[in-house]
Amino acid sequence: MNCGEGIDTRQIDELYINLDPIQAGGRLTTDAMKAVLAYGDGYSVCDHCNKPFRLDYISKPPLAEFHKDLAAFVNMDTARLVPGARRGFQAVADALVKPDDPVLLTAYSHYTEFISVEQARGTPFEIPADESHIITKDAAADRIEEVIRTTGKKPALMFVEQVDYQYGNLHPVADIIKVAHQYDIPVLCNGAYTVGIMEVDGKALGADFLVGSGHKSMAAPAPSGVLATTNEWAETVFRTTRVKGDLTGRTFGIKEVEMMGCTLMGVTSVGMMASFPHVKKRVKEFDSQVKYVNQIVDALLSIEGTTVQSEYLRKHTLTRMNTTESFDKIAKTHKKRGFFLTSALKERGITGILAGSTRVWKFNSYGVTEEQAKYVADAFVDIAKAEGLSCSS
Ligand SMILES: Cc1ncc(COP(=O)(O)O)c(C=O)c1O
Repeated sequence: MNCGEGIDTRQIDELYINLDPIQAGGRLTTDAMKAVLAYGDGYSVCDHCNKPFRLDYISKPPLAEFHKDLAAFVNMDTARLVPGARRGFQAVADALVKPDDPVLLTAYSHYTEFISVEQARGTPFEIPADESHIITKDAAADRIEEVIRTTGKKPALMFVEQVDYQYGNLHPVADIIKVAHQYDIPVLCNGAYTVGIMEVDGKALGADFLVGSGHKSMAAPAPSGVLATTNEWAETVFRTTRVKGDLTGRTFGIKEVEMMGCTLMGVTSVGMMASFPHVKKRVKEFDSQVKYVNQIVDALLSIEGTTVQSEYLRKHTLTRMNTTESFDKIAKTHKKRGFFLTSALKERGITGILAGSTRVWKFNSYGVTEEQAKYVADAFVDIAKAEGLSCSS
């Protein structure tokens, strides 16, 4: 079908280099855009549903195959599409957590992870980060011991973020999971910032559950995501219906309870599927992205007074800077006040950093080309020099 030909979202990105911290990995590919147009009708996918009646069995468009490919992509046994990473958290918490069960999260867990625990009526306990903003296996072990000692219960579940949203740091998830497994605690690895961005091997991490976000990191329309698990847990989290209607005696067979029967219909599933070949390719090129972000950070660090709050060298493109002692000093007397930096960036075709930020701010350079990385790095130094800040580069 020719729908969508000539529409290229890259054109938008060509006008501006977008450093938005949370959007970078979610921008649609041209193929996803075309799929969105072609499958815009709500039931465009469900129209092809034939026995057995469930989304992950549909063979045209090839959703059944896509589910298998997704599981293989993250090296897990089975996967389901979900409407956002949060719905993956919700499904797992609902399946595993009973009222008043302790659940471990981390100091950097996303609010939706907390909400999933609250919805299941569990009690959240956070694993603190160390002074480098890393969640360590020792901190996890200490917290497990403390929770067991104080509540008298073993945590029903642990959430851990592979890369967190505050610092973009890569946490030693495999080590943390090893510790949790010594206590027989299942672990959900939140790959919202990794699945679709870099290669993720769920089995190597030891994850019982691995969750990704389509609109955050898989070039897919919102709301979309993936929940993958092992054979050991599949029956628990993907249990099918059992209860019968008391008047009609109706049952709903293979519909999955935690998935509310079926999940991503139409645009979201085909959009995600259309981007998938690109996503599979781009995860292999993540090293270049890491090189580019380090170039940009190095340029920023060459500006006197600037520090990076994320781990350095960078291992991920989402990065938190502190320019309180550089750009913010300029902001104090500049006629545009705190807006001078984002305004100067915009004049140079760079957007996405929160308007008015001059103290602590985040950017994500994921998706830039080599030339763009150099351009962004030079732009920061250029702005600093123009405002009289001294730079070592
Ligand atoms: C670390 C992290 N996990 C999960 C989520 C939620 O993802 P979704 O919007 O796919 O539900 C976010 C969203 O910002 C996030 O930053």
